[in-house]
Amino acid sequence: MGVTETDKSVIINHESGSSAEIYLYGATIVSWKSGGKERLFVSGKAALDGSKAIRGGIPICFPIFGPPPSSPPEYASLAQHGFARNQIWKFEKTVMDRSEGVSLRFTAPLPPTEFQHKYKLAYVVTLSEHQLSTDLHIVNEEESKEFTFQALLHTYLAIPDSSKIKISNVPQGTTYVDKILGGKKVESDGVDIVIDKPIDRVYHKVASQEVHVDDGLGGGYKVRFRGFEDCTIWNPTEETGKKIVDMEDKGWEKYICIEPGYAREFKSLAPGEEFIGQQVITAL
Ligand SMILES: O=P(O)(O)OC[C@H]1O[C@@H](O)[C@H](O)[C@@H](O)[C@@H]1O
Repeated sequence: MGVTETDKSVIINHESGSSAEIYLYGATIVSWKSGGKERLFVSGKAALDGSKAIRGGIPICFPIFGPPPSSPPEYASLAQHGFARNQIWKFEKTVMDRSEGVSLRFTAPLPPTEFQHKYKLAYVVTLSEHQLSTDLHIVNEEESKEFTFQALLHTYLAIPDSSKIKISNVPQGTTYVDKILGGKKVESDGVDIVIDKPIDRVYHKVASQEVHVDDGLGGGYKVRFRGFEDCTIWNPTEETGKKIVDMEDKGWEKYICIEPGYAREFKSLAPGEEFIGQQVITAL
């Protein structure tokens, strides 16, 4: 059991044999091992030197998700998914180190100068035998102004073969924006989702607050979320995956992105108010 710091990451080893590695760059979790298996996909072509967001693991999207909105200007000029995944975070402390779980807290640095908003962004990562919990804490530190943001955990779950998986527990009637269909709004039919063509959907207010992935080979994941209301499901398949420069060959066969977040609308916090978005992934 223990917590080890290197110059670029913090590694957690839990007494059960599970482990996790969190890069300070983007506070991106690049590895989570449980039951002797790697549970997160990281592309073999991912840049791990801080030159660009890491293609895999769990990057953090903040203060926007997806392409920037057209206004206000300081949001309109942001890069896709915002800047938190490109910042160098600080490992603040070990919150807990017990057999029930090992929990670490990270804090983000100040925003880029063009983004003049006062907020505090922290991330608590907790590892136990079969679970990884990731909590994003956002506090509006403005004295009299509201702070609005989107936030999302861009989780690349490792799976043996994306063509064999089934994604379930998204209730029938949940609406989603289908980015493959140019942003068309669609209602979920509640039927299990399979990956036989590119999928890029932002589900809005998922009432079950839990999405299940059956890997078709006896394993899978439960992804539970609280605070976060939305969930993106993304896999480019070969059709668009081939065009992603830092995607390894056939990488799209080895992961499914299940991404809990506040991603359809902007969340607004009053001065002093805090938002907590939580993801709990159970490896089955
Ligand atoms: O290449 P990026 O910026 O990491 O984004 C990857 C994907 O992230 C997903 O969350 C989006 O829904 C996709 O549209 C996007 O292509």
